[in-house]
Amino acid sequence: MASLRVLELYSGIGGMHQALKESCTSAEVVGAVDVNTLANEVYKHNFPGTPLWAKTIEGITLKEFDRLSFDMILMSPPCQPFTRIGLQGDISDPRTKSFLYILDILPRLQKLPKYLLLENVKGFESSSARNELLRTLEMCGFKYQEFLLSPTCLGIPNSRLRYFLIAKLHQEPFSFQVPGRILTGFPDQDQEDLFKDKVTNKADEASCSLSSEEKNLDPNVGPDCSSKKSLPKGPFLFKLETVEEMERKHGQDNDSSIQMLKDFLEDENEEMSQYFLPPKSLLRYAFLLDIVKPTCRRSTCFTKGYGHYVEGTGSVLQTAVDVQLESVFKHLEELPEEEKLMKLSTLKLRYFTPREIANLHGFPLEFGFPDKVTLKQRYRLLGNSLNVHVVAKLISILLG
Ligand SMILES: C[S@@+](CC[C@H](N)C(=O)[O-])C[C@H]1O[C@@H](n2cnc3c(N)ncnc32)[C@H](O)[C@@H]1O
Repeated sequence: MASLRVLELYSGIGGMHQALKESCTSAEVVGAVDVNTLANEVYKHNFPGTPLWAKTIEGITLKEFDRLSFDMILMSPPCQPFTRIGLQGDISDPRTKSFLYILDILPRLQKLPKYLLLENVKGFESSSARNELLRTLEMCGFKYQEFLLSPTCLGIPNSRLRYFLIAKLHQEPFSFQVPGRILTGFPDQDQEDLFKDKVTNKADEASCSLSSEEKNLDPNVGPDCSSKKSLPKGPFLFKLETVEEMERKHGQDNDSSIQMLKDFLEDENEEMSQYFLPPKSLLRYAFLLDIVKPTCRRSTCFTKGYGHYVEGTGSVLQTAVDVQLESVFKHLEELPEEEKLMKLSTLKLRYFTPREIANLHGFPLEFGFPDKVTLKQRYRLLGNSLNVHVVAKLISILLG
């Protein structure tokens, strides 16, 4: 097969490009487009041979798109208009303009692409933008399937529930295609369950090992980056956690189909001191932290505010593994500040490093950042990116 010509829109640091590489598809990214200067520098650092258009998508003309003569579009449009924590501007949000522009351009291209893959946050599936996308795809003759997937489906100890759509032009439907349904597992995972699910239409708990947290699609407690952190109901055990939450975490940590976090961690060394939580954060946010140990098989979604904002932006790592979390938090709130801090410090809590987050997101070791990109910027760019392994698998399924 001739090499596919791929257009990567909203390319960021190149998560889609990395996934394409991982899928071992014979393909070439003939154009990547993003307006973010810093993201573009990281992209160039890692994919120096790819033509990168540092401009807005809506600034690219139909003629210019036609000249690229691409066979495939990979794209992650901005998610803020669809996040449940945002104002949900949907198609009235100015940030959706470029996406609507793509939908307008698509049917007018000289040659339609054969394949399309889109990634977005959970919430996109109930937006008008998604309805517009489906309408355009149907009008152009695409067959498509939608998914809600998290890296936990692939045994990766990180929750990052995302909406995906794969589409192909003028071909037989996908063998696993379920009209009107969003799949919550990969097609090769537990087909029986998928089928049962299809027949009974018992929503959202299909095949793969989504954590129970992820199966719970209540908008306030979902694990995706867009979720609002609401206080749990019921009596707290310690650390504002209920029996139910503790049991859920325990269950996740005992699920041997998921790898342990330690497989994704860097060796502890002197440089790690910069990642330790400062006293102010410890005192202020200790009760809201999601604390994990290297032997845990879970972590919450790392968002762009990680390392900067504490609440709900991603798990932190307890490096003093022998210290009992329960004993540290017992009666903690009754102690004077100094003692409180002393007790909390025994846990040796630190942020995951950008490299560790990149590992959890499936970026290979050779993927890097130019030296001048600060720590805060690295967290921000990684928080905006995607899980490479999940997308690589979807590309293989799409082309399979
Ligand atoms: C969700 S991030 C995509 C991240 C990317 N997949 C990655 O792996 O890093 C969305 C990206 O869209 C870019 N963007 C937003 N609006 C844009 C527009 N109108 N034209 C071009 N790029 C845009 C942002 O700069 C951001 O990098």
